[in-house]
Amino acid sequence: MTSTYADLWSAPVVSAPLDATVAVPGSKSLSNRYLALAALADGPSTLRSLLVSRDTQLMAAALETLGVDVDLSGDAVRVTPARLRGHVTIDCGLAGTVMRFLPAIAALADGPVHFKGDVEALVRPMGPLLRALRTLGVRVDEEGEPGHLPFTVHGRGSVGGGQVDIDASGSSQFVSGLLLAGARFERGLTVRHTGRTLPSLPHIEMTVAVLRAAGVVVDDSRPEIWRVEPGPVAGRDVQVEPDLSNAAPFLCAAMVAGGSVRVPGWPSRTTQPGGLLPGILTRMGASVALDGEVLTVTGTGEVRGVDLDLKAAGELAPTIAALAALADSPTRLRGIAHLRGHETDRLAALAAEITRLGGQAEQTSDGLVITPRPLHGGVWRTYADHRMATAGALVGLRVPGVEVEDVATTAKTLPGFVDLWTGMLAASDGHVVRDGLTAGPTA
Ligand SMILES: O=C(O)C1=C[C@@H](OP(=O)(O)O)[C@@H](O)[C@H](O)C1
Ligand SMILES: C=C(OP(=O)(O)O)C(=O)O
Repeated sequence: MTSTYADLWSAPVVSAPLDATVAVPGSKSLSNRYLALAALADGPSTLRSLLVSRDTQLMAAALETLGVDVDLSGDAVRVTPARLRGHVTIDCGLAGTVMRFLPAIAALADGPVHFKGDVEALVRPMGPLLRALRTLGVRVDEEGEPGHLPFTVHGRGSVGGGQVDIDASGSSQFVSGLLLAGARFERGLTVRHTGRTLPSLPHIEMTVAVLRAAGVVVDDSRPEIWRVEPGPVAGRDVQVEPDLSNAAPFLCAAMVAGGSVRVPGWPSRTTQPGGLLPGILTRMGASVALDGEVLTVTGTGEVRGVDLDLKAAGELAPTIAALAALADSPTRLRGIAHLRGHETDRLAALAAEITRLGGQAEQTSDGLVITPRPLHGGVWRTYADHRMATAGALVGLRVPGVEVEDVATTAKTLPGFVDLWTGMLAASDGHVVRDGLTAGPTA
């Protein structure tokens, strides 16, 4: 990828309390579910406010490669399904949603589908999903380290389906990826989780909700067992919620700088794990108010440490860890051992970068203990991880001289990050900051 910024980005330091409204683009997780499911539907779909970022562009490109028409030219994205073709290669980049959601769909194609990805993607766990597909009678050839990209799924036009056990303790996306395709299997699909822990349950609930909204019958009444009945998937016209996890660094900025940050379009009910943010940030010292669809976080500059199980919302961990490094008491984050298989080993990365700036952060078996210390400037490495970059920006708000490496990696889910961030700092008069443009007073 080309970078629009120098390899080191000087994170701006905040000089006054914030007063900004930041409109964040659509949810990555919802966008890539809607895209994948639209490809399996019995008619066209219209997807409004779909996120346009590297992860969604990879998903759209992969579906087009499989023969689906994805028209990104209008205000809304139009997806027209087609018979899925094989003898193609899918580039997963570093997108978990592409590498985990598309193999079961590729099994419905009429020929082999080769999956490849970024060098960082080659260590992300895939084994349980590939084994589950084999249990369902799908041939999968592994071409690299067993249980990892690259591999080839040999589509045969149909999958019998039935029942499969899977250990999803490494990623909830294994379950989601099977369920998304399940209605198109001849006998549907029952998935049973067999591992000791199950991360990111809200993301599985999101999959179930998206399937049901498309007319698919799903039974999730038994813990850690999901049954998808065979049947048609309806083409739909949907509005994508804003990405609440991408809202997190902006909301946390109000806690670090003092003042208020508002995010419009906040849903009153959501399956996004970012829906847990109001509770988490309140515990860490923020005042949080939801007024209509505008979430406002107000801070004083003082942040409280917490003891927090983030199993349900692991993708919030880098942001919360950065906030914790600026707190006035220690923080313990638990339940996130699976973050070792994210874009990078996030537990190691966070511990290394906080320590590099003079902080104290230790890895535990399933998380981090962060003890606030006075921090100094320096390079904040990002390891191709968009959330490491936004975490570095948050630390840099308070600590002069933080240089975030490869901030362009934020393009994975939020290409406009730098403009939104600097816009938030500039817009202390209550203007909306959208994709870097100050769009006028909101009141
Ligand atoms: O299904 C999804 O859209 C996601 C599920 C989660 O994955 P894990 O369960 O692997 O953490 C989350 O961290 C990721 O950002 C998105
Ligand atoms: C873990 C994440 O991404 P992915 O969808 O690639 O797993 C994330 O966005 O924090």
